[in-house]
Amino acid sequence: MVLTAITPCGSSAPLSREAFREALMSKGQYYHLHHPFQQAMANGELSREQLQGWVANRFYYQLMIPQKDAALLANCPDAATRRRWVQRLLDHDGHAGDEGGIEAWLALGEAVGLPRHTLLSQEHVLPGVRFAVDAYRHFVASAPWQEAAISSLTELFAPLAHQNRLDTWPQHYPWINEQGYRYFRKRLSEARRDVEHGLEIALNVCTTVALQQRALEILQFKLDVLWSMLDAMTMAYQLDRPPYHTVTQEAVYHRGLERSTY
Ligand SMILES: O=C(O)c1cc(C(=O)O)c2c(n1)C(=O)C(=O)c1cc(C(=O)O)[nH]c1-2
Repeated sequence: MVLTAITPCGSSAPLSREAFREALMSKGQYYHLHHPFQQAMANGELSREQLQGWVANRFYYQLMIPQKDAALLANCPDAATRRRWVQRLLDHDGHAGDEGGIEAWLALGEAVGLPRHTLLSQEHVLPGVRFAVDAYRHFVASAPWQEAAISSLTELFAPLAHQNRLDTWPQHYPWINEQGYRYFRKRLSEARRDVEHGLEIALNVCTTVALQQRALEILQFKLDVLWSMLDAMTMAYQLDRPPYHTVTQEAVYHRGLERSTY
């Protein structure tokens, strides 16, 4: 991929806004939509247990999204940005007239046969998934808010994934209750609005070659988070090699040390 524009005198210059936007978009080729687990999902090749495993593990991502957005808000001194970004918390946590994404994901859990308490207990969250999601949350909490915003830009490609599930699941998995599709429908419009804001920040702040390269590296980090989550699920649910499988069939792995016990 060409990262810099070569000026007539031969020195490298930052990409134009449009070329930088295209460089960000070209990262879509590494999106988790292309992971074999997600491809099997779209082809109707997952068993009920494998699909349940995905829903239960992805719930951890859903839980952490508002916490990482709250961390970004805490690090952002610009009220105008905070006023727009805070909508993301409301989208997931809900507010009057909107149940919120976490509640919609719990409905998805019930639609695939997982009771609320099973998702909330986090008992199915694999260590690899937990570590990947935590890496994202910790990055957002420790990075400058502009970089944290850039790390959300995988959402550029998320509507494709949501639409793909709406298009393929009803035919392949007719046993899923219709209530389960609320989350994906809701995110179609929310994600488009989010990326407009995220992109605006990236294009405004990444005005040097170094900053543009850094942004592309941050986006790759986030793609790695999403891909690694599915790698962990592949091991556990497709290859039948969950953690400690050589020792025990029991899910002995920890349930998250960061949860309050109070
Ligand atoms: O189902 C998906 O494929 C998918 C992917 C992503 C993503 O690309 O990070 C998000 C979501 N869904 C999603 O629903 C969501 O709310 C969301 C927020 C964010 C973020 O990084 O702030 N990513 C995503």
